[in-house]
Amino acid sequence: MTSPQMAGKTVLVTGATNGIGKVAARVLTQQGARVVIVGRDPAKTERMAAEIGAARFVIADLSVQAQVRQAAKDVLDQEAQLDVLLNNAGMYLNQRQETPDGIEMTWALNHLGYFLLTQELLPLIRATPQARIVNVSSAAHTMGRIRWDDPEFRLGYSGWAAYGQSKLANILFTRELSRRLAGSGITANALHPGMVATGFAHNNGSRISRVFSLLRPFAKTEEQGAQTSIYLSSSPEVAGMSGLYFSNEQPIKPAPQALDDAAAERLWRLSEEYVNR
Ligand SMILES: NC(=O)c1ccc[n+]([C@@H]2O[C@H](COP(=O)([O-])OP(=O)(O)OC[C@H]3O[C@@H](n4cnc5c(N)ncnc54)[C@H](O)[C@@H]3O)[C@@H](O)[C@H]2O)c1
Repeated sequence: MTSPQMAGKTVLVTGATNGIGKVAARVLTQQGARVVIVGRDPAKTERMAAEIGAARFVIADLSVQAQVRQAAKDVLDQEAQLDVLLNNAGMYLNQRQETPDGIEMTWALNHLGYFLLTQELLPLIRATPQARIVNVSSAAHTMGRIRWDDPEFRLGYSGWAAYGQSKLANILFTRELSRRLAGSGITANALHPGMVATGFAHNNGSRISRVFSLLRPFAKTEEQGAQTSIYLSSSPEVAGMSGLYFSNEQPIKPAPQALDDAAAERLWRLSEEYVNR
């Protein structure tokens, strides 16, 4: 009998209590990985960890920097290796909100959450041969641009623009991370899961929510939507591939603004300022 594909590997999945992250965590567990999930709500996360068969769970609101650091510390203290970090937790917000750190929520969770968790876990990731970092972005990045002078939309908020910016940031972050990790054996890739019938932006009264409801019959199921995340986390086909953007298990070209290396470097420095305040 051959051993399961991910036997002996440790995987951390964020946003694993719902949607794409939940399916990815479940399938990677079935593939033999030791899966640790991160969730916000203690009772729900405990229940989902049991349902998924996860090895362990960590509680954190990933929009709050102290909680990201605490979650990473928990993983560094408890885990001997980290083969895959799947940054997946994200949301769309109709109205502008700020985190307890005083940072606009979409920027704080969708971008800085990925950035800071990855930074904090890098010592363990670096100690794990051939580790992979997988960042869930979106085709919504094509409509995004980085507001260098106002990334938190203090001058006027649009949920769609904030979401597009954050998903563009996911790809730029992945590019710069990949460049910085060159030669280490660690890979970093981003992906679009497709339009997926999850709880994402569901029934929140926004225009996007209404569009999502209309398109729901044409959307991917959660199982289909998790495929590219699972593929990048576990397939031998992508070993050594890095700095790329995938959709439907294929590398594809993102929008031109996501291929701007100067912007990727600038975003890195801006993000460092945010997490080192
Ligand atoms: N559903 C789609 O059509 C679609 C399309 C493109 C990209 N995406 C991306 O896929 C990813 C997963 O989305 P989904 O569709 O599964 O959505 P979902 O709403 O079903 O799941 C999102 C997960 O993130 C978690 N989360 C939200 N805020 C959090 C916080 N502050 N701290 C910790 N966890 C938090 C939620 O608890 C949930 O588990 C997101 O990054 C999203 O941007 C989704």
